[in-house]
Amino acid sequence: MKNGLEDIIAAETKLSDVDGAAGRLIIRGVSLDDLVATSRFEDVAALLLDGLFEQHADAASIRTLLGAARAELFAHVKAADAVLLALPPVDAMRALLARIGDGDDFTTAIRLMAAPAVFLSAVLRLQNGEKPIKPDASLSQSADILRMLTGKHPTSEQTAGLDAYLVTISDHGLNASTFASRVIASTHAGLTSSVLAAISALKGPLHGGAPGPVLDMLDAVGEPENARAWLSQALDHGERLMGFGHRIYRVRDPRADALKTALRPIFASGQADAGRIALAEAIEAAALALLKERKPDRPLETNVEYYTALLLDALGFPRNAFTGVFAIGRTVGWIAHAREQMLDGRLIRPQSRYVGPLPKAA
Ligand SMILES: CC(=O)SCCNC(=O)CCNC(=O)[C@H](O)C(C)(C)COP(=O)(O)OP(=O)(O)OC[C@H]1O[C@@H](n2cnc3c(N)ncnc32)[C@H](O)[C@@H]1OP(=O)(O)O
Ligand SMILES: O=C([O-])CC(=O)C(=O)O
Repeated sequence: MKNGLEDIIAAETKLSDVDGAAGRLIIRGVSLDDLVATSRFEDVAALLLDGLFEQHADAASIRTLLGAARAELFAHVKAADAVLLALPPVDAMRALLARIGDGDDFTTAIRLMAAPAVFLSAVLRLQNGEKPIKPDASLSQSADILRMLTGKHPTSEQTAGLDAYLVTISDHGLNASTFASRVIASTHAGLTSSVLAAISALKGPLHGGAPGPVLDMLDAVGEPENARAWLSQALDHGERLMGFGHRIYRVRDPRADALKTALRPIFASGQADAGRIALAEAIEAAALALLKERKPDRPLETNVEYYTALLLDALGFPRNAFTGVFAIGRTVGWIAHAREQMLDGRLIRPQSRYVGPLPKAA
């Protein structure tokens, strides 16, 4: 038995379907491509949370509620002391989030969705020696995140780029962090505990911690013509190429293409260095060719984290913040799964098979 629970169906969900063979992602009956083309973060939040709380909230009310929650939560930034600020941004953000009281209600859900946006932006500025910027409750979540990060009003291309990212990564079946969220929810510990557990699972380099290292790889390769030699050496040293491979997808991760499309307007309008796309494409082609040669029996394709790195970098996020930005988008998915587990499920408690020594016979 492998200890990765592959092929085990551990939940029934109406939230999202990851079809690994077809390379297709459906979120609440809508294909990812349609969702990215038509939705902003608040739309996908309304879609995912629909029917899971007593209150019904459409995208417009979620936008208003998130704005008010961001403004209210800014007071917690004061708790960011030197010890907390010495932590990596995702850990500092998680520590601030732990100050939000537990609860299973819609108000807690809204606060949990607003909190990573406020805390991550504030932590990044404080770590950079800058004053945190107060939220603007009138803005959309994406526009306000970019404004709180840079101090400038984002362009429409930048806001659309961040919305596309947050929508793309909002939910993804029973991935490791979502499973963690459901396990905690099944004990009725509360939504804050679920989200904290999920962030803790997300930050690992095999899950949501990959895009920072993707950018390190791009920088280390430097020029397209170095790609094959650099990647070969990394594989010779037994390293995994970040941004490639997936537990479920056996073909290309559809989110990689969605993000590649989303980043084009930012680069095309001169708001980021277009040479980066050419370099990323050259490295991607070399990586896919090498992985095919070295693992001919295991399809290893580009995953969501590869173009995430390029997009978030172009939007001005430092690479040590990428996992935190992932958490901003995925929190709504974690909350939806936690609520679904609470409403339809029971305590999660699988079995283990004991393979250790037996007590000595008396
Ligand atoms: C949002 C997300 O979580 S997306 C994933 C982000 N993570 C990454 O990009 C990190 C790089 N990728 C990986 O480590 C893996 O592909 C994972 C963790 C995503 C999926 O792993 P699994 O489905 O468990 O694949 P598994 O670990 O069984 O690997 C199968 C084989 O392919 C190899 N392999 C898998 N991915 C890679 C990779 N990116 N680079 C090189 N080799 C790889 C493994 O070393 C293994 O080889 P072996 O059988 O000789 O030991
Ligand atoms: O589904 C997974 O295993 C990992 C992933 O891509 C995600 O959580 O977005």
